[in-house]
Amino acid sequence: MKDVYLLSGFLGSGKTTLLANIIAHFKEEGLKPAVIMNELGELNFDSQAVEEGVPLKEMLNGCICCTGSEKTEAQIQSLLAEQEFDVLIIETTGAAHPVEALDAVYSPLFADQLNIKGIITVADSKRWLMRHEMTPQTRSLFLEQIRHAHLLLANKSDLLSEEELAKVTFELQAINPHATLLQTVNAKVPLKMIKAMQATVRPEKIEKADLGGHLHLSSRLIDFTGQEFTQEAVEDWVRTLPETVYRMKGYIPIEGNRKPMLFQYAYGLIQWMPEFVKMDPKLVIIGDGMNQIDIIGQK
Ligand SMILES: Nc1nc2c(ncn2[C@@H]2O[C@H](COP(=O)(O)OP(=O)(O)OP(=O)(O)O)[C@@H](O)[C@H]2O)c(=O)[nH]1
Repeated sequence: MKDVYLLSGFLGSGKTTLLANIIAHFKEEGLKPAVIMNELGELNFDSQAVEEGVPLKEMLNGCICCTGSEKTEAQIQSLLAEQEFDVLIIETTGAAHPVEALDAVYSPLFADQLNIKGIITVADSKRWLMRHEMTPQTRSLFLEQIRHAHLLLANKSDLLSEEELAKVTFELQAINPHATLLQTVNAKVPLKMIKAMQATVRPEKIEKADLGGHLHLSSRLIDFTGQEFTQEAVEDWVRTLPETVYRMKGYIPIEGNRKPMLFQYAYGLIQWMPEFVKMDPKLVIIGDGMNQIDIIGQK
C-alpha cells in the first residue's frame, strides 16, 4: 500500500512550501515520494520546488476537480505502472474543492494499492482575518477547505500578533473540530503528525471504531465479490443512506449482467452504465462518518 496525501489551500497560502518540506522529510526517512501537481495556468512554476529524481506528473491548465477524475486516474495509473515510489503527494490548485479533489483520487481501480491518508489544508492566517474582504464564493471555498481538512495548518503565524493568532486558532478549530490544528511558519510540520493521518476506513478499523465518534470526511471500500443485486435493490439501499454520503463510485454485480455495472452517485443522483470489461466488484463511498452506515448485502 502506498500512502497518498492531498495538499489543499488557497493560492499563496504555502502549499508549495509544505510540499518541499514533506518531500525532504520522507527522503530523510528513506522513503521515495512521487508528486502530482495541478496548475491552472499553462506553465508550472512550482515544479521547481520538486527536486530532481522525484517522479512528477503535472496537470497543466486544469484543476483536479474540474478536468474530471479520469485524468487524475490516468496519471495515478501511469505513476503506478512506470515509477517506483512509496508515498504520493498531490498538490491541488487553490481553487479545488476538497471533496471533489478527494473524489478524483478515490478510484476502485487502484483502491487496493493506495491508502488515502487525507487532506492537509494550509490556511493563510493573515488572509483568514481578512476573509470579510473576499467575494462570497471565495470565502465559501476557503471555509470548505478548512472544514474538510484532516490536518489543518494555520500558516504564516509569524505575521500575526499573539492575540490575532489565538483568535485564528479558535475560529479555525470551531469550523473543523476534528482536524489536528497546528500553528506554523513556512508550513513546517513534524512528519509524525503527517503520518498519523488516516482518512480511509478499512474493515479492520470499522470493527474497532467507537460509534458516535469519527464523524469526519472519510472513505470506505466495499468488496462485492460473490454477491449479486438487482438495480432496484441497490437504489432502495441508496435511499436509506444519510445525506452525509457525498459520493460513491465503483462496479456493482447486477443480476442478469455478466460483468459488474459501473455505478456512480453524486449529490442524490444515481447513474448506471454497462461496463464492457470485467472490473473488480468494488465500490468506494465518500462522506462523513462512513464507519456508521449499513452496506447492502452486509450485516
Ligand atoms: N511570512 C511567511 N511567508 C510564508 C510562509 N509560508 C510561505 N510563505 C511565503 O508565501 C509565498 C507563497 O508560498 P507558496 O508555498 O508558494 O504558496 P502556494 O500555496 O503554493 O501558492 P500557489 O502556488 O500560488 O498556490 C512564498 O513567498 C512563501 O515563501 C510563512 O509561514 N510566513
